[in-house]
Amino acid sequence: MSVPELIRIVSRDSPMALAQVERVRAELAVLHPGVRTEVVPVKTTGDKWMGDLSKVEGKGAFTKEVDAALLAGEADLAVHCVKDVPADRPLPAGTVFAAFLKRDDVRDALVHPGGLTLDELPAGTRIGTSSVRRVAQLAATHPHLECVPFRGNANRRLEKLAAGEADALLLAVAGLERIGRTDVISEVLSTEEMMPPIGAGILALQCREDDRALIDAVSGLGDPDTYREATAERMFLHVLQGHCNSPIAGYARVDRGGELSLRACVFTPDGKTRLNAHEWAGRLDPATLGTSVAVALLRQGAREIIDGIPH
Ligand SMILES: NCc1[nH]cc(CCC(=O)O)c1CC(=O)O
Repeated sequence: MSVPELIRIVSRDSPMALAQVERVRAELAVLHPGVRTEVVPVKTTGDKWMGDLSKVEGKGAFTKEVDAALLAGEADLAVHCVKDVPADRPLPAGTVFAAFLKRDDVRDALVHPGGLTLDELPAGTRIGTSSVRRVAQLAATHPHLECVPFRGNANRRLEKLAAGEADALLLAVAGLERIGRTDVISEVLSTEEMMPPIGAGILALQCREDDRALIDAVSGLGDPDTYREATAERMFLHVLQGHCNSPIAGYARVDRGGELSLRACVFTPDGKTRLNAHEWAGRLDPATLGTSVAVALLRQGAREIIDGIPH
């Protein structure tokens, strides 16, 4: 196998994204000690626009410019949070996922400067989040709390919290680990309390599909269990055809015995209706499991809920 001499890695330029790139570089250095890497940072629409994401094509806002640089040959390898890669449509033509790195924590954390837990927060506490998934679940379990729109990369959100623009935040544990800020966590929420988004905690490596040498060189960074989980979760979302305002949550898990299961939910924005499904793959491949769970939710009325939400 001939490994390329230089691998140019493109990614968003947020501190979290650059930390992700450093993880990829470190893992590549172990696998291929001779290889040189270069970082090509780009700003995405999602980084520049601080308003409502549904106003700027919504999904793909964090990936479009990264994909463009890859396709234009300005870089060879893109690093994406799977969570930010649209699943309702195929990957941009001419690109493929070459590896899913070993999954990080899938859970969300509460960041409250006073160190309170979610259940201890007083009525009227302002939670900074623009995530329809988080808003719907909080409305169901903690209706006395108030969500206020909050955008920007995780470091920016922590700054805005410190400036008093909200009283507390919900952020992914994995993201806080990557930026080295787990010190701000006041409570890690269980997946029952706050079901994670599809693709949580997974980094994907994306290449041009004709770049065989590079695909071969980086595929060794892939984790087989994470591949199964990501495949089931993304097929679930593909069949469901949500939009960027759809409160959808779910995660697949390979248990110690190697069995894959997928649980998922669709909520109304007010959290009052929650559809649930949980299935084991058994002899089904991961993508078929994803389809089966999506069909189970569609039978319960997921289509009507999703289509009834303005977007
Ligand atoms: N939308 C931004 C984003 N994309 C991925 C993560 C977290 C890390 C991950 O799940 O890979 C975050 C931040 C957050 O939701 O707190």
